[in-house]
Formats: sequence, structure tokens, C-alpha cells
Amino acid sequence: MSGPRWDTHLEQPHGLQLPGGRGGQRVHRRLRPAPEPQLAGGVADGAGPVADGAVGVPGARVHVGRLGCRTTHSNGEVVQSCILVFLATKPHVLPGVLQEIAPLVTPNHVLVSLVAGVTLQTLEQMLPPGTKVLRFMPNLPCVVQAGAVVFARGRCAGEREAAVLQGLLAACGLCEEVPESYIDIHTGLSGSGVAYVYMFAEALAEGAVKMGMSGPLASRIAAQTLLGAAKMMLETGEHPAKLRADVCTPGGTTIHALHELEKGGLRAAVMNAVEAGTIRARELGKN
Ligand SMILES: NC(=O)C1=CN([C@@H]2O[C@H](COP(=O)(O)OP(=O)(O)OC[C@H]3O[C@@H](n4cnc5c(N)ncnc54)[C@H](O)[C@@H]3O)[C@@H](O)[C@H]2O)C=CC1
Ligand SMILES: O=C(O)[C@@H]1CCC=N1
Repeated sequence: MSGPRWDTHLEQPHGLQLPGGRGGQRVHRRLRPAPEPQLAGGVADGAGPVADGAVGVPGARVHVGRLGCRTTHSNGEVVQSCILVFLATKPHVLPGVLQEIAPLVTPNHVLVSLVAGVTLQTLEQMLPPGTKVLRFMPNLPCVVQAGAVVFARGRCAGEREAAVLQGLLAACGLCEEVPESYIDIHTGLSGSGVAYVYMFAEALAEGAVKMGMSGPLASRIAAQTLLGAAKMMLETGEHPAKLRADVCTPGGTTIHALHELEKGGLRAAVMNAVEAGTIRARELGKN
């Protein structure tokens, strides 16, 4: 099939499916035209269309419209116009989409999935032999460039495809290539994990409200506490147990409070949550 070639456009990929759902927007909100556009250059210069098969979502249509992107209801049109295609549907929708686009996929295409649980093997089996496939898992803070993203490549995706994907996703925050088995673990740890952290933040603030502080101030302080604690972990490279111990004055407030968390089973509950998220991601891949 003739059409745009991935290799000649590798450094500035022309044409992507920018997925319209929340998971997808998480990523492409970061890729919008900015002082130094990562993708938007290829889009804005009219070199190729960026199509979104998900324009049924009004917010998404407005959003990608602001990027100067073309939208379409046809997944086939996306594949025929674009060489780098992101798959960002719900897991149960994906098999139908793959069936629809498979006859149009060529060796020039690069298909990238962020669909939870769906393995590279499944993607490769449902696409023509030799298709270049990669898989990644973002999380919500990609929207504010503080995301945590991991990706893995299929058998036919090489160093160049991995480098380009990493270059694009680096705009979202931390981005690392990992063995594929880590992707479902990352889903339990981080993709879903942000929700555990929000629940913890909510509980922190509610504790302060119970003790008499105003809700909005308590929320802001809870958020800053999480931000500062995370920043110290990253910047010092210290194990969190060491940083926690640094806060504990003998006989002081922190050790009394931590004892309550231990009695409440916080540590086991969080470990169980990561395990449950990971197991569920693995199950989604099998359905
Ligand atoms: N929500 C999150 O924080 C994260 C979600 N994910 C993954 O992202 C994927 C999508 O999740 P969300 O964005 O949350 O869901 P969503 O419901 O916001 O987005 C799904 C999108 O797929 C589109 N769609 C439905 N049928 C389609 C079809 N036949 N062809 C093309 N597009 C179609 C919908 O219009 C919608 O825009 C899921 O597989 C999820 O596991 C991954 C990481 C984080
Ligand atoms: O809950 C979910 O299935 C998706 C995957 C990671 C975050 N949200």
C-alpha cells in the first residue's frame, strides 16, 4: 500500500490518531501546540492529518479541533492517513477495532496501544504478521507533565520506534521502557495508583477538618504534603522508610500517628490494592 512512510518521517511523525478518551487525552493534552511542539509541528504544517476515531465525545472533538487536527468517524481513514496510530479504546472495544483496521495495516505502520491488559502478543495476533506494535501505560498526572509512563515493544518494533515513542511520551513525565510483564504491575501501582493517593489525600484533609481546619485549606496542605514528600523521595533517592524514620521524634507526634496507621492496616491495604489492580489488568487482557 502506498501512503506515508514511517521511516522517512520518523523524527517528526506526520499523522497520528490522537485518541479522544480520557486515557488518550491524558497523553495528547501534553502534546498540544506549545512553544516547542513535540508532535504538533507535523500537524500544524499540514503535512498530514491527525485523525481521531473517537469524535463521538464532544469534548474530545473540541479539544483536538483546537490542536488544528482533522477528525473522522472512520478508523479506516485514520490508518490510511497516518503511520503512527494510537489505540485508546476500552479493552472490550479493541478487538472490533483491530478487526476493522487489520486489512489496512502495512509494514510501514506503527501501532501503539494504551489499552489496559491487552498484551503485545494479542495485538500482534490480531494484526498482519510483521506489524510494528508497542504498548504503554500512562497515568492521570501526564496532564500536568508529572506522569509515570512505561512502555514495551513487540517483536517487530525496533530501537527507532522505541526511541520515537519514548521521545513523545517523555513530554508527559517519567517514561521508561520495561519488560512487558511490568506493564500490568505499573497499572496496579501507578495507572490506578493515583486513585489510591487521592483517597489518601482526601482522608488526610478530612482528618484535619475533623480537628477544626477549613476544608479548602486542608486540601491544599494535603496536596502540598504529598508533592513535597514525593519530591524528596525523588531528589534524595532515599528509601521512603529512611525518610519516614527521619520524621519520627522518639515519643513524638509522628510515631503515635504511625502506630494508628499500622493498627488500621494501611501498609497491607495498599499492597493488596496494587496486587488487585495488577491482577485485574491481567484479567482484562484475557477477556
Ligand atoms: N482512565 C485512565 O486513567 C487510564 C486509562 N487507560 C486505558 O485507556 C483506555 C481508554 O480509557 P478511557 O480513556 O478512560 O476511556 P474513555 O471512555 O474516556 O475513552 C474511550 C474512547 O474510545 C472511543 N471509542 C469507542 N468505540 C470506538 C471505536 N469503535 N473506534 C474508535 N474509538 C472508539 C470513545 O469514543 C472514547 O473516546 C482503556 O483501555 C483504559 O484501560 C490507560 C491508562 C490510564
Ligand atoms: O481503571 C482502569 O481500568 C484504567 C487503567 C489504569 C487506570 N485506569
